[in-house]
Amino acid sequence: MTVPFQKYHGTGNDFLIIHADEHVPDRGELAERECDRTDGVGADGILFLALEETFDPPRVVMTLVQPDGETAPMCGNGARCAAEWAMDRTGTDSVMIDTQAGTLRADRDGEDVVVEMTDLTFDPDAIPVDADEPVLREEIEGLEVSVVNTGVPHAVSFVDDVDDVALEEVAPPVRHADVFPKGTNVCVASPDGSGGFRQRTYERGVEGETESCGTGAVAIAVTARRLGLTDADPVDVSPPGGDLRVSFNDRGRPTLAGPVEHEFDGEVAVEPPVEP
Ligand SMILES: N[C@@H](CCC[C@H](N)C(=O)O)C(=O)O
Repeated sequence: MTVPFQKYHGTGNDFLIIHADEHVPDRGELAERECDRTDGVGADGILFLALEETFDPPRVVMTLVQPDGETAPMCGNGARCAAEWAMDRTGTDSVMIDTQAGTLRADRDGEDVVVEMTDLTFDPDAIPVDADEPVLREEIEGLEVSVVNTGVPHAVSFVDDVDDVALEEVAPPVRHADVFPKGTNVCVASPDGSGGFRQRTYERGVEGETESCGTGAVAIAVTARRLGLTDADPVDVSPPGGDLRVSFNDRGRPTLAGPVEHEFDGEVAVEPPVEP
């Protein structure tokens, strides 16, 4: 049997979206198979979404299963895609998104979808990273990084030019370093000359570089502000797949803004339910 999916991307970070009510006996197996860019549909993950339309604004329960078959607690671009998917279905311009990292509000703003992100932290225990105090500009596996959790852990390294970094070589040792009990995503960032940054991210769970990473963009912006590298607000962050904007709202929480596109729809094969 097959189940339907919709394919969305946010600045190139792309996802299959499957309604959580669909019969999918093994979500991890499906993600490993269908996220493969050679033999499957190809994506950075599958978002399983449950839509609660009776609330005002509507609520979406979001679960991201990554290409390695594991679940991630939060995804900035995934949340923006989930919001667009839910707004398309409900005709609204605002939704609430329930993630394992907290509940987020998302709003349409012209061509962009803006998500108020979860609380961020530099606290080592909460990231988690094995350290006695916040890790700011310390060398881990040969890379000078700052470590922050923006819903998921990120090690951020500021460099002169992101294009000069051999990310597939330098990122894996940091991603798997013993000091990160749950692993980490690895971002490199270089100044764009206008208070913003260019971004490249090696993602845990994808185990490779992605076209964009929303929690990574927020990690770069908040770390740059903490290190005094920018006082811009908003902070423009440009991964290879497009342009994101990180702002800080009156509740002190970062917001992530950028475009989302619905690419196409399709169906994927799953094992049918076992007859009693
Ligand atoms: N692409 C995402 C982040 C997804 C989770 C990450 N790979 C992890 O395992 O922590 C984003 O846009 O934030």
